[in-house]
Amino acid sequence: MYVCMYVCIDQMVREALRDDRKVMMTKSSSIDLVTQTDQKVEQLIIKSVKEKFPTHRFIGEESVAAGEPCDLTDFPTWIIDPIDGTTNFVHAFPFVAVSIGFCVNKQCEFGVVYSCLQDQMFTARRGRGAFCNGEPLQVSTEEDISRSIIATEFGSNRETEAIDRMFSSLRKIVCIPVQGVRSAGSAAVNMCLVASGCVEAYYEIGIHVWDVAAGSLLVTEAGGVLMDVEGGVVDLMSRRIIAANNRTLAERIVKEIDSFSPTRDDAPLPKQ
Ligand SMILES: O=P([O-])([O-])O[C@@H]1[C@H](O)[C@H](O)[C@@H](O)[C@H](O)[C@H]1O
Ligand SMILES: [Mg+2]
Ligand SMILES: [Mg+2]
Repeated sequence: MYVCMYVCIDQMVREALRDDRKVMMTKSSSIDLVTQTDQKVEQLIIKSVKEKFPTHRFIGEESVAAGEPCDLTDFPTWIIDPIDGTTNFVHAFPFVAVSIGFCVNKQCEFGVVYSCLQDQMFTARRGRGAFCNGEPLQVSTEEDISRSIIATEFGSNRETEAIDRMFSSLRKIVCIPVQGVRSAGSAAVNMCLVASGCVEAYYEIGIHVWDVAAGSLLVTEAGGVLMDVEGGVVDLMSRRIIAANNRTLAERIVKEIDSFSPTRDDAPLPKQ
């Protein structure tokens, strides 16, 4: 099932990148884009998994956008971001990933991120390590933020207060100074970069559970840590995350972040 699904998705994304990168609609804001490929890839994944595991549940980005609930219960649940980096996809900017996390009892059991244009398959299983195309991954051993590269993103929220806070945090981090700041345009790819040891840490406020479910396990299985932006335990529904190579760096980033709390992914839908 997995090989067949991988071949179909790979072909679907590559063909669409060549022939059809049109924006079909927007979601939370005018720059929160959806294409037909986002929907087609998600449907393919859900259909393939359902055939094999009819009782399992799903949290899929595009299904939630269409009104499905975003509840993470103790039931086996597949958390799917069919295209992480849709804006990249639309512009053919070459970081486009498919992200699938699988949780039981609210704990991630395995995570897969496929970075389509790099043809890199990142996989992690709880307690069994993280890999890229079968090669083991290890986070960076750097303890000093001033010798680090930090990844972050502005996401698709353009409300003035949120932007002010994001700029303020970023300004403080840049001025530490860090050696560099990077944005891959895909939360999942940023987390794979942390797991691979290429960047020391990634933080973002505004991501969703489907952006980071698989990446979270990749980071921890590669030896890294997850932390909330205020320093507590990360909550995948809270839309805030720091994924770092170690606690020292994560705690250092916490000190510089002007935090805020977007509406949670599992917040009840507003009454019509
Ligand atoms: O919409 P999408 O392309 O699946 O996911 C987005 C990307 O991961 C982006 O890098 C991040 O900044 C946003 O917060 C995500 O929502
Ligand atoms: Mg995403
Ligand atoms: Mg997406």
